[in-house]
Amino acid sequence: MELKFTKMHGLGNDYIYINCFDTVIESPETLAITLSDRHFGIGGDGIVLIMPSSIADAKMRMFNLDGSEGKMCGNAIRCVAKYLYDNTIVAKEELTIETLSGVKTLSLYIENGLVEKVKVDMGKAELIPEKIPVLLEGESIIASPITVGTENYEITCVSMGNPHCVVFCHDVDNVKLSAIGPLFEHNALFPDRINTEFIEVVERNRLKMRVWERGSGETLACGTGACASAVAAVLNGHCEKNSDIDVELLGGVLTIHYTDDTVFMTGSCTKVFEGTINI
Ligand SMILES: N[C@@H](CCC[C@H](N)C(=O)O)C(=O)O
Repeated sequence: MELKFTKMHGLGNDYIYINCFDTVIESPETLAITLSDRHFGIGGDGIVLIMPSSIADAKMRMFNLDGSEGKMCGNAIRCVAKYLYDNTIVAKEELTIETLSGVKTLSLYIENGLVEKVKVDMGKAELIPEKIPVLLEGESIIASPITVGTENYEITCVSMGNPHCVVFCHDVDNVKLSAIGPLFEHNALFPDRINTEFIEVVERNRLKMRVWERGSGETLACGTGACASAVAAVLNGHCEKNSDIDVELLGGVLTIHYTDDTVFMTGSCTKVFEGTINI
């Protein structure tokens, strides 16, 4: 079967997008593994299916490099909005997309008729206290101590629809992510596995982040991870609520705005190429 695809990325977090308005993908888990391979496939951090929805303008499903399904993907949802608008499937500058973690509302920034940037209402952040005993002191959360491998870390766990473990550190460039990331991902504390963000506070309201994603390994950016990190930074007293927080990722900068009601994420979305592959 010939399959059409579009390769897109949000700050280098790259996925293979498949229009499923009139195509049915029988086994997206297997397809994600095959197509994402950077040597024997198209290459990407996973695949994203763009489909019809009965409750929103469209629906997305995303699958990591290892075939596991993510409930939400901040970088992919901006690219899905771009795909829908640029291909005149949804001709609206404010649109809704159904995900496994609910319906999200997105506002598009358009230049020369194409979407360049998107602001997403990511919904309310949830803390994950049932997994880790979290101590409260005023409005801040004192990060919880855990031992991973042979090292001790302080973590703050936040759900943005998918689970994140945020670790503050002093020199993020020198974190040995390929060694430490898998130890967090497969730690017994997280039976569903976890996305782990290592965060250096650059200055008030500016963070530097590297991420080890559940199911994909180190990626150049993670939208839900940037939101979770900004929330954790506010709760730990490093950043302020109700103001823009810039998160520097390997692939660029995301701007996060955390309020009592929701978390907003603003960032770019880019089409790289489209093609056809025999599967
Ligand atoms: N890259 C993403 C998150 C993708 C899903 C994640 N790996 C999971 O399994 O929860 C983002 O931009 O948010």
